[in-house]
Amino acid sequence: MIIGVPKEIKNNENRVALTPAGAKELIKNGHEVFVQSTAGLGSGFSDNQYTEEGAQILPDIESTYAKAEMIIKVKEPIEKEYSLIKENQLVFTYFHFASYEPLTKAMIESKSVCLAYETVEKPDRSLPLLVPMSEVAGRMAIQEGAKYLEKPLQGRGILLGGVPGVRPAKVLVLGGGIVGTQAAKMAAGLGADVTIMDISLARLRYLADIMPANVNTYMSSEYNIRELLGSHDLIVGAVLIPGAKAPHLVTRDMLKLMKPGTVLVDVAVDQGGCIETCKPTTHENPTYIIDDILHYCVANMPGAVPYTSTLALTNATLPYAIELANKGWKKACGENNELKLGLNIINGDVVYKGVSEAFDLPYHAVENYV
Ligand SMILES: NC(=O)C1=CN([C@@H]2O[C@H](COP(=O)(O)OP(=O)(O)OC[C@H]3O[C@@H](n4cnc5c(N)ncnc54)[C@H](O)[C@@H]3O)[C@@H](O)[C@H]2O)C=CC1
Ligand SMILES: CC(=O)C(=O)O
Ligand SMILES: [Mg+2]
Repeated sequence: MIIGVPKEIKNNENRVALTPAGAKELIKNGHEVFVQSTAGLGSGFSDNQYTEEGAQILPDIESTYAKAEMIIKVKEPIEKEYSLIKENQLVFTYFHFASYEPLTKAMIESKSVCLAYETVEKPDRSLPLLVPMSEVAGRMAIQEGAKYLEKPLQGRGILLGGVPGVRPAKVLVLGGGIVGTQAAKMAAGLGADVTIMDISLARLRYLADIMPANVNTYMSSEYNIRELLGSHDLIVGAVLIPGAKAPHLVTRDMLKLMKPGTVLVDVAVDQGGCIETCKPTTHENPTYIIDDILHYCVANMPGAVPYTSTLALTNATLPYAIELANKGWKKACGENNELKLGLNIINGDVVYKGVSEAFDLPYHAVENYV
């Protein structure tokens, strides 16, 4: 198969979907790999490192899309890329369709095959291609939150861990999955007073067992969230309904319950956000203020730490990419249910329920295609 690796063009997106080591593995399996010039640079990989492993370099994004049967990338295609995607081309990347209708419509029109990293799912319901980036984003949420709590950056001016004789800051984490767990662990490590909420009692039991003493668990409900908002300094949004739009757990009217300078980090922004006043921001311009509450809603947080994120992501994606290249998407998805669940749009038909429901589009059972 001919595989294309474009350079990411989202704001400050420095990850790349394939490392030179990954290119080597695909080529060993008999495939041709074409990498757009400088695609790896932001993650520390030169064009030469790819060509030494047998990959070929293409000069621009147009030729990379034009050449490839399978595109492997990181972020959802952005507007400039829509017209480059061709009928029957397999696109393997994050899409987060349910949060953005124009992308969904454009990919339907392209008649390509869209296999979304974020909905590839294992039998235990874990999301193997989302987990590594959720680990990064969960950890980063606290780093960023701590920074924006500083007064010159318009936060409350409170140190997460406090100091002897002064109480630590309070951190509230909404959602106790991968992002939430990593965020809670980091905040606890810095000495904050942490509460983590989830709707799954089983998950809260697990977290109560493994978390340090400065992390408390609390059942997620509107009543309980309202109760805590006024006493917390940093609030991290970390809920997910796989493939669907995130529910708004913090609504606009709740902002007035919070102290001025409270920082909201809505990691779930890529699925629409679990804080109603959240709208996607970029690393260049990551925050805005509404009613004295600072919002941080960067939709590609891991893009800022590409030396960690590219390796973490490609460790997880490469085995699936090899399977897709070796068998073609139809056979690979027919034989591997994890990959089948990643299919969101096939030749113009929406085959993922959460996406069809988000925009009231006709739903087609994926079984009809593989
Ligand atoms: N902004 C960024 O750069 C990044 C964003 N993400 C996003 O972060 C979000 C979370 O991802 P993961 O932690 O991997 O998901 P996950 O599936 O591991 O965890 C989600 C948790 O939310 C809980 N939940 C669902 N409804 C809830 C409710 N009403 N109240 C409280 N908890 C609720 C679930 O029970 C689950 O434990 C996703 O939208 C993901 O795409 C992930 C990586 C990077
Ligand atoms: C998961 C995701 O949206 C990201 O890593 O950017
Ligand atoms: Mg994202």
